[in-house]
Amino acid sequence: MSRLIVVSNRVSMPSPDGSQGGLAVALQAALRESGGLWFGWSGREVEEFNGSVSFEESDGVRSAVVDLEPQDVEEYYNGFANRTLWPLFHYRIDIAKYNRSFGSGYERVNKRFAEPLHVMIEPEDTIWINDYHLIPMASLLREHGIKNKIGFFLHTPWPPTRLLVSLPHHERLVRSMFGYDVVGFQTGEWLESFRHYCENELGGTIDGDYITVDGQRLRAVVCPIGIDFKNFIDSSETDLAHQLAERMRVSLRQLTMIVGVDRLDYSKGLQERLVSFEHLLNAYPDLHRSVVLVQVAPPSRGEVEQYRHVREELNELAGRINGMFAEVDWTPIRYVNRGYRREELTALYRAARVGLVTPLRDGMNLVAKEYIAAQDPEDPGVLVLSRFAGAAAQMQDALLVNPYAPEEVAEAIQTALKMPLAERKARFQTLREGVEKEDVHWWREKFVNMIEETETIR
Ligand SMILES: O=P(O)(O)OC[C@H]1O[C@H](O[C@H]2O[C@H](CO)[C@@H](O)[C@H](O)[C@H]2O)[C@H](O)[C@@H](O)[C@@H]1O
Ligand SMILES: O=c1ccn([C@@H]2O[C@H](COP(=O)(O)OP(=O)(O)O)[C@@H](O)[C@H]2O)c(=O)[nH]1
Repeated sequence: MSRLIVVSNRVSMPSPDGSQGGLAVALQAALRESGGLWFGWSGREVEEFNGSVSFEESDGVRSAVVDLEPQDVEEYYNGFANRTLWPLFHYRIDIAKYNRSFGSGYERVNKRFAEPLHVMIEPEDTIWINDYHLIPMASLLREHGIKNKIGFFLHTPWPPTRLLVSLPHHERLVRSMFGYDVVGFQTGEWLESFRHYCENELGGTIDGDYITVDGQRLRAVVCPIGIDFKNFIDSSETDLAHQLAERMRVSLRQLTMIVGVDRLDYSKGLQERLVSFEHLLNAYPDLHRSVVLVQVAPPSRGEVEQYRHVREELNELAGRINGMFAEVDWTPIRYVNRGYRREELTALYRAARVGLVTPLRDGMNLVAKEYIAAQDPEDPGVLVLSRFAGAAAQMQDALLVNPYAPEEVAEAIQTALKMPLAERKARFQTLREGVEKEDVHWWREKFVNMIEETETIR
């Protein structure tokens, strides 16, 4: 087996509160198993970039990281990645911002990564680039003479062509992807959009998995990410998990819990979710003093204004709904603005009769899979899942909802709350089999095999 070099913007450094994004959790698990090297940003800012690479080893994973300057972080991460591409890739062209400095910062940082990276690559290495922060990486490595197989996996959705064309220089960005041998997407829907763009905007031709544009060919595939199922189950057996389970048991008493766990991001549909819960309380007064929504929402990307707005709106909304329905001995929404460790999340998920996962658009959504993995097989909860999450393609036995329709979501929650044990078990069984089988190791093996077996024409 050749050495694997994984590249992503963020190299997993657990945050002080112990929480981590889904991508970091998944790649860490993949690398722990295969050895190899993880390359990316250290997460640190330095006044002047001196080109040095720091090597670290943590939890069985070797990493090589570089620092960035404040201007890099502003233009590349907060700018082009999270003000331009993230909203666009989540179909939100209404809030996508572009200015030239973002584009040039994005190119500069990609070059900064490519410089030390190309020197580390040995002829037999397989290279795996991740996500929208690093789209041009393969073409930059090719400019340095790298001939190795290179795969790219996009963790977010790929937008429909009619939205993507609103991005200045969209052609240049997508053409740069033809430096890859394999490009992977979470679902068939995103893959279809990519193929459509290549055919219609770049004059590409399609032959099976292969897309050719101006003599350059790549293989475009679907390969949905999973969770580290076994490790997740093990986390539920730790002291931390047992302690929180006990705290929840005491604090819930007779209350039935509904849980949401999301980075505080407008794509997660948090405002719509709280409004749906408000509809539920209006429609079913008998639920007053008997249900509680626990919404965990650790702040994310706080330098970007849309993220600050969504935080303000949620504070306001949670306060208004609680103010309207609360009683001296009952608060309907427990809105928590901090992150929890995975061990603790297992306890929260298991304590909840309903897992509420209602993003407006999401590449995958690993929380949906974690919720299922954490359930008690003898008395499982019910997953209410947005049809617009990538996870919906694999999790058809969840109660699928349109997150923009609060009445529909409220009805689905009510159905979940009332669902007989036999139906809960039947749905859970199928969902759990899928989550266990198509886990993060399955995902890594499948994607790396595809990179390695794909015939290159370089
Ligand atoms: O690194 P951040 O800016 O703090 O953001 C965290 C990650 O968010 C996004 O996650 C995506 O990947 C998940 C795993 O494939 C997927 O389940 C989810 O639907 C996506 O939104 C982002 O794409 C990552 O690059 C970030 O690290
Ligand atoms: O307080 C928190 C909230 C979230 N997460 C983890 O963050 C990941 C979120 O991944 P997902 O794919 O759902 O969405 P993303 O944040 O990557 O868009 C999941 O593994 C969660 O367990 C966490 O560790 N602590």
